[in-house]
Amino acid sequence: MEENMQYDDLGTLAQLNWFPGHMAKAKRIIVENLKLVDVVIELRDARIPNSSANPILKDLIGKKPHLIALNKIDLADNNINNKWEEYFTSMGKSVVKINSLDGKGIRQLVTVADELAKVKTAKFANKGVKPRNARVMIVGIPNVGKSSLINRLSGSASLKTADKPGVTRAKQWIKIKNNLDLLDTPGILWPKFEDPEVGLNLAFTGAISDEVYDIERAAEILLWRLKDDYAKNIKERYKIDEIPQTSEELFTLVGKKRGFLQKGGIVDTEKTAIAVLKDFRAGKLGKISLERP
Ligand SMILES: Nc1nc2c(ncn2[C@@H]2O[C@H](COP(=O)(O)OP(=O)(O)OP(=O)(O)O)[C@@H](O)[C@H]2O)c(=O)[nH]1
Repeated sequence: MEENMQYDDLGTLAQLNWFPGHMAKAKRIIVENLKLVDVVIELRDARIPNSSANPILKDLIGKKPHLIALNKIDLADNNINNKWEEYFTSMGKSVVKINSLDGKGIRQLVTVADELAKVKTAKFANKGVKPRNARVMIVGIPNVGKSSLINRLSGSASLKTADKPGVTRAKQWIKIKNNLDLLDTPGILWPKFEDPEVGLNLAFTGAISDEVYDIERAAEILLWRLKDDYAKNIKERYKIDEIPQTSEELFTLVGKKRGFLQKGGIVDTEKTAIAVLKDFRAGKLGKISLERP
């Protein structure tokens, strides 16, 4: 495949997952829940902080305090995680790097959320009314780690129900600090899909279902892309001495090295693709960042 290879449908296919009906419903739910909270925690995938953003979240949130949590830092390049942190900070945004599985950064996340919530709690205090706890919600695109983070935060916390007038279902709030309650259901947002490059990043990281795009092509493109900055990782993982000249040769070689051969010695491209995507997503290819600020 050439440098400007055909990306065509991968981006479009991502859109299939989120036809307008789904998007309208997701938006409605988020808008409803946003009314109940004081602070929004937006989860992004540290490997793709740009591609894992939602295009209209900024408009939905308005002036509400908002913080970006770069999740899955364990799978991304440490140096680049730091660069993203500097970048967002330089843009005047609150940002925290976290790992929702082992809990790294979670304490800081709560501290920052608490700080941001003070704007609201201070208002109660100024009015002389008994302050209610500040309320927080988590939003993010599919598979970014929303449930994992909620589970982590609710680990030892207590669930409590708050009846809010005008809301059909009673909302469940998880007490994460004395003065901070977390909405137990996250807001699921659709990703950006106009840009084919974004579609690919979402496919690589598993944000869109493997059913809706060509996994063989995606895996081939992924390997070809990684060979620029992460050739060493590919060579080590698949015991390859030299990166071949074309993406197709590289993909086939990986299949061969993994022993995915059909009768007649032909490489099983489906098995190869599944293995490559799995390796990447599980961190078996090392800590990899697909986007830089
Ligand atoms: N390595 C790593 N994996 C993570 C982390 N956070 C979540 N995951 C994994 O990412 C996958 C998706 O996590 P979920 O918590 O289900 O993500 P979600 O955003 O709730 O997903 P949807 O329900 O599809 O919207 C799971 O396999 C998690 O184990 C993290 O910080 N590091």
